[in-house]
Amino acid sequence: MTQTHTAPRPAPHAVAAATAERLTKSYGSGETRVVALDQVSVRFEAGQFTAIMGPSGSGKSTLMHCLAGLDSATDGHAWIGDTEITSLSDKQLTKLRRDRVGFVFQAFNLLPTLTAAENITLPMDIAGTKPDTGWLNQVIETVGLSGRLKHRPNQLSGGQQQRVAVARALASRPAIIFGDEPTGNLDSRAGAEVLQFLRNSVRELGQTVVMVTHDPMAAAYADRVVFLADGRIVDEMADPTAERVLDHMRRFEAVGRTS
Ligand SMILES: Nc1ncnc2c1ncn2[C@@H]1O[C@H](COP(=O)(O)OP(=O)(O)OP(=O)(O)O)[C@@H](O)[C@H]1O
Repeated sequence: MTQTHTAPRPAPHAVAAATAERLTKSYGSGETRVVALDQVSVRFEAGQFTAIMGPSGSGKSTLMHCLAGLDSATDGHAWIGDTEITSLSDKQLTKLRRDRVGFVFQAFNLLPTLTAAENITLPMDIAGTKPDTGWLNQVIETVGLSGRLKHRPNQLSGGQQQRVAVARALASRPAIIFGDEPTGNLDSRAGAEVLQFLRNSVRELGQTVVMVTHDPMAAAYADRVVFLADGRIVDEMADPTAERVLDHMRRFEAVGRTS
């Protein structure tokens, strides 16, 4: 989006689904202090699929956790939509996570005694909110689970279980879904299924997804890749392909070795 210098600039958090502004997170103190996030400023636009990549220990999970209200930042600000989450109490954060954020983790975290359908609506049942039936049907259709709704998790493949987890994250129509290595436990075919579904949820349902991944093939499903190193955003790429992401990572590692 281009802007003239005379146009009033919207507040940086006004339109983005999630925003970080000089977000800093450090662990420990003195000689053992680790700066996991070093003044990170980044926006995740609504209706986009973004992948966060970077070497192990670069701060990917920390950034996701601080943006999603799962962990508190040491300094700086984070917003979900126009809500500044860095100033919320624990109780307010719990409500915000419940009402406005969806999560998909590497472990599927399904309840074994519940059917797929019951797992999908569980967060809303706990919150005492009624699912929008039209939306729910659309989600279930997009995930391709219509014939599996009465199955329990142990009657489903890993890929199907993760698709149930993605449907669960989508069911309440959250403002944003955060995924932490959502395909980390899946073989490449099942991983591709889940990624295609996340892709469809952005394209067809207008969802916003931010996903941490190590895998260039997974990142290629995103609209944009943000690269982290040593707790800082060092680069980003629009419309990634696996080859370009891999090439970028190789070049980056080569620079890291010679600097
Ligand atoms: N609870 C903690 N206590 C101390 N240091 C931590 C803690 N959590 C993370 N760190 C440190 O913060 C830095 C960033 O960790 P983070 O888990 O965000 O990286 P990552 O890029 O997600 O790594 P990976 O790809 O290996 O999961 C690392 O140096 C890590 O050791």
